[in-house]
Amino acid sequence: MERDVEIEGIVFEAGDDDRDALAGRLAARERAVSAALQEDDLALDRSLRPRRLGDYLGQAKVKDSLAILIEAARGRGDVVDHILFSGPPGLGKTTLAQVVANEVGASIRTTSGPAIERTGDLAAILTNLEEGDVLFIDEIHRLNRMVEEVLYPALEDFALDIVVGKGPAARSIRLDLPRFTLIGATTRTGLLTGPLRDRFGIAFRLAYYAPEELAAIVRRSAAILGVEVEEEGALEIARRSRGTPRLANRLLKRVRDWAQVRGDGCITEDVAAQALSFFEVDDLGLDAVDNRILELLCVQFSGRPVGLTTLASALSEDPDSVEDVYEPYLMQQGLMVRTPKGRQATARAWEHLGMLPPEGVA
Ligand SMILES: Nc1ncnc2c1ncn2[C@@H]1O[C@H](COP(=O)(O)OP(=O)(O)OP(=O)(O)O)[C@@H](O)[C@H]1O
Ligand SMILES: [Mg+2]
Repeated sequence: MERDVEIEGIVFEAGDDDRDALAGRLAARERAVSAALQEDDLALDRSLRPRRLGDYLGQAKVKDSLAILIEAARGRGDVVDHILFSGPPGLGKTTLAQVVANEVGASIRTTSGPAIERTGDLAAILTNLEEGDVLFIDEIHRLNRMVEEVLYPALEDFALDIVVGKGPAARSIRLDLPRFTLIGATTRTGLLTGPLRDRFGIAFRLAYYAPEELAAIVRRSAAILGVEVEEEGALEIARRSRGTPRLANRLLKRVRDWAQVRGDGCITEDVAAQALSFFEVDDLGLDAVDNRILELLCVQFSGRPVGLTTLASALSEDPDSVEDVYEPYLMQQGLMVRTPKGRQATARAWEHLGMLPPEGVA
């Protein structure tokens, strides 16, 4: 039931959750082989997104812990503790939030940090919750301070403190809220304030998927899309998907198109490799921007450590997206390290570019 809320004479409309969340997401930059959500992923997301814990492949430890958490809450007849999911884009944070809601049979309300501009926006969302609901706040590190402070008592005591009136006549009243579960998602745990982080009962950090896990996801998606894929074909797509399910699904779609036009429709290892080279995804899953970063580090800066801002401006990118989007995978692949003096390419990066690493580079 959508209700509007009136505070200090201002009516706050119950927002369109999906649209708010989407607006927040689309505010993020995009690139061809980016793990960030792109518009054409949306329809695909809907059909391929796992709905139950059993369909969610990989992240075994996270799944096991969630299963216990859910089971225990169910046994006590209580709501699930507030949960924080963190990790790079496209690893399944939003999916897990929906899976948790499905598993406990709760409705989910979705919004995002940047979409909640005023405390009244949050008050409207909170007072519209029903007992046991899941409130999902994406990009929770982007909540503004004042909104965040309204959230604290809501999380701790399921209460909302509102100030009524102005000046000396102002007083605070406390409204009871239904018990709910907050699920927060963030690509940047480091940017979350301490008090907010402490109010989550449990926090999970999602790791990049192993190729075998991604291959299983590719096979599942191919089955849903009615695409024929060989074991080795799925693995080839998986290896080039930067450990990221969203990318694996997107590359599967591209390879399917290529296989349909240039082949007989079946995705073999060879077809996958040819199609992905055609789309300029190299054998490590690196795209043009990633390779440009490595080139800058090795060639332009002659292998010396480079500061984040220097690197970002050489790329004409903003430092945040270099740090969030590009670096995690390059580091995970052992192509780049962060030293106290700055970012530095590893021997593996030099070799990837077809060059001999200089002496002393590990
Ligand atoms: N474990 C998984 N098994 C199968 N498919 C998955 C899994 N995790 C994610 N996916 C697929 O990857 C897509 C992206 O996942 P999701 O939107 O949950 O990522 P996210 O972590 O929320 O990313 P962002 O940080 O950009 O919000 C989903 O649509 C889903 O189809
Ligand atoms: Mg998400």
